[in-house]
Amino acid sequence: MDLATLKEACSQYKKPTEFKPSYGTAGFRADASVLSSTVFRCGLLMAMRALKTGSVTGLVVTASHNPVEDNGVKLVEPTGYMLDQAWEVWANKLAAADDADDTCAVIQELFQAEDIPYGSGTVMLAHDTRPSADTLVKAAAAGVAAMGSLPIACGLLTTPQLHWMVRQCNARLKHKEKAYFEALATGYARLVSGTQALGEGLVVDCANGVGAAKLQVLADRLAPGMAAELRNTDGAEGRGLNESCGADFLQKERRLPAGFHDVPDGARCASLDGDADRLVYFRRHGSELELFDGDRIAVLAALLVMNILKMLPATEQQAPFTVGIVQTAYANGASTAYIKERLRAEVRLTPTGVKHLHAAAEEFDVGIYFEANGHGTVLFSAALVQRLHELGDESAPAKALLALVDMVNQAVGDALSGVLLVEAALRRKGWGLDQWAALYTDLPSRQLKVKVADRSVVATSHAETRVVSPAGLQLLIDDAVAAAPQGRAFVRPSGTEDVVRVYAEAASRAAADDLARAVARAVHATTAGVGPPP
Ligand SMILES: CC(=O)N[C@H]1[C@@H](OP(=O)(O)O)O[C@H](CO)[C@@H](O)[C@@H]1O
Ligand SMILES: [Mg+2]
Repeated sequence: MDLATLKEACSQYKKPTEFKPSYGTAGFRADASVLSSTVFRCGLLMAMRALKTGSVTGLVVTASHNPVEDNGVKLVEPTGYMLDQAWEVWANKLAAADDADDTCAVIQELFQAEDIPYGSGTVMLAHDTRPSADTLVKAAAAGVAAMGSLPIACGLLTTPQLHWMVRQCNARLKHKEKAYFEALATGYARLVSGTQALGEGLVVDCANGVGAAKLQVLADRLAPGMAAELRNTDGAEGRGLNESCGADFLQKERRLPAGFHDVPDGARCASLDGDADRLVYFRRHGSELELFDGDRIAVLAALLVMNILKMLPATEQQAPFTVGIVQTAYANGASTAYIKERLRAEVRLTPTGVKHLHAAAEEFDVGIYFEANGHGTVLFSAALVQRLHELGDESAPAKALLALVDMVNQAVGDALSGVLLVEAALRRKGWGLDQWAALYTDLPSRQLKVKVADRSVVATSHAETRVVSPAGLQLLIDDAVAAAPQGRAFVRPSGTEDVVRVYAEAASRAAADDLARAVARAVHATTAGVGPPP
């Protein structure tokens, strides 16, 4: 690392004076026009993370489900997971530095504090379909290069693809995009071999994002075994990205996506988000949407895995393998009750954000984590995988579970591998959507957003289920909840949008809507709401 070169590069990426970047639920996000300095500095950071760990790291330029004008960065650990939470402090410090001198001072502080060896690391870079990608990927590459490290531009990829590639690369395994499709497709083929194809094809809303092109490759590989018709696949120049479509739109608005009002009633449909790390299923009843959200996908995955695990030969020396399902407070209460009472599996609750769910899921031999919005995956412990290899080809259940390990992205939630997971689970059970829907009935729920002067004044505890500040807000929420049959509600500041989020559920649709509105009004009144009260 040459200090003069570094300083010169830093001086090219000045932070706009008014811009106060903050590492949120999944990295930095903002209007693309202010982000160059942040992304450049994330390039610096991930080069240092590569040096610290002696491994390859990654960076994806994406703002996921946000509107097309936004952009952002997701930062990838050598394991393929999200950036180590202890380093988020450094990400914030670097992003906040005013000028080149400040930036270099933070870099030197980080080198000392973390005892980072000097040298040259490697950072893999990817981006989604946003028109601002070019400029921002260049900024990221400039950051990596300014540290004397090597940026590898991997081009247009889904977020989970890059996570997977980084993980495989560090494990010295095949890690090109081709290998990704190979792993998913062959895993799926092994898992469904001997089962009947599902009656009708799947129709997928691709949110006009990067998932469209990538899922097409996968579907072509699997044809005719898996028939999929892709819609909302435009995406050129970011056209239509997440606009009235995509997993986030469906889950938050509870409406059919654009371009789906003519699919046959009841047809099996799925929806990805803009960077294809979220997945929900749905079907149309007239103009109404029936949603199969992340909670329901988690339940289906648990049923699949638990069924196969039960068939493994028992060993005297070994305790049974543990299965845990990790949710957030956004999980529908009916799904949690089903998992506890019917599946008799352990449920863990964590704050919002995959980084929290992922860490909790790692504590089980099979850790199934899904956010209600469809972001999640299934993790398998090294001990379980080793046992499966020992059992080898002789054991059909071991073979099936090993196929799952290959097919289900072990780095991060992945809508493409998620589609295969759901399709395989339904096929192995011989189920259609009716049987899946009949497992339990969702409690009616409603989510609202409240714009406030400063969302950071809202602080929470108990996995975001209680408000600590502003004073008095929790009491108002408690009163509103007490008045609603089977009511439950909570609020938290979003980490990806400039809003406070409200969640409410209750015994009836009207009661859930009323509760959400009452809580939104309480937020608006106690937190300097912007505009008229909700
Ligand atoms: C209620 C909700 O869906 N929140 C989402 C959203 O975070 P917020 O901090 O709520 O804006 O985006 C995150 C990143 O995709 C995702 O992990 C999270 O679940
Ligand atoms: Mg996403």
